[in-house]
Amino acid sequence: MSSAPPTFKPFTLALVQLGQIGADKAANLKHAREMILKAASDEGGTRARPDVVVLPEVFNSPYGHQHFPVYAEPINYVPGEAYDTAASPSESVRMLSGAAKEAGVWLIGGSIPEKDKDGKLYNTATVYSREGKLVATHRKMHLFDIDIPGKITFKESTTLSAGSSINYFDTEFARIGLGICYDVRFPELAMILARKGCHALIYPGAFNLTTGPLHWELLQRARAVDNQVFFSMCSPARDMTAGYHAWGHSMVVDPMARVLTEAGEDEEIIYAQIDPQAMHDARAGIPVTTQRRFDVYRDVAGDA
Ligand SMILES: NC(=O)CCC(=O)C(=O)O
Repeated sequence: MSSAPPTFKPFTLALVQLGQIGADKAANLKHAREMILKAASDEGGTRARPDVVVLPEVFNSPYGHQHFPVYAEPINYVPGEAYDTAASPSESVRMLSGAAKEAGVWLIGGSIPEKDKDGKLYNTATVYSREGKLVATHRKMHLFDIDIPGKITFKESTTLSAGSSINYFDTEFARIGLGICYDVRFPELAMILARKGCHALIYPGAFNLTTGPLHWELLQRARAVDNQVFFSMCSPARDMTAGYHAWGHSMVVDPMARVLTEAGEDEEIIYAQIDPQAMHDARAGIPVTTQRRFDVYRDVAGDA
């Protein structure tokens, strides 16, 4: 996409820190659907309906490389080509599309294990318009392969392949950039998205109990202040009976690196008002976006 971004207008963001993610995929989908509709309601007129609802990373399956081949679904989405969500081979896509339409919200449907036509597996986020149209996907670009002795060893690349495209989508109020969890550790991706005109970067995620306390907030605040954009990650709730213990603490950060809202560890829906003025003020006061020395260092935005 190379068009100009839409004018940045105020919007309300809801993060669903989903719990009850277990072995039963049908139950995971049912609960996720109920929580999307709950997040999108106005609670009897007590608050504004959100414009965007976000689910966490891998919401339809337990998180672990051994589970991905079992829970993977074909999506067969080709950007720019017509896609009939009602006829999607992915039951998760059919549910998410229907929920977005019923709720009348933009939906970043967390991520699911995806199986492509060649049998390769990806950790893939899907995005839906208020009409339930599939408008964007993002395949996790940096796989979560870490080994901290005595603490955590995780190797997504055992079963997953990495995506290779930069992805964002336009709404009537903002351009929103996509990443998934470990992608947050790579400032280049966030900078490219910001330089392509994204106003907010939203990454479904699932940090753990070793790196979560150290880096979850730090990295989001860093990406926000680096690029003077809103930055947000949505985690699953913590479940100490699961094979992977998610950190939780879904949050939204503003362009001055202020944490606007933060969840605890349990299932919870949190909301943030996104005010474009905060981005304009940050960029006017500290004009790093126009002070970069690309004459001295390589433009990381390149041609990506
Ligand atoms: N799901 C992930 O990519 C986890 C990333 C993570 O925990 C980290 O420390 O990075």
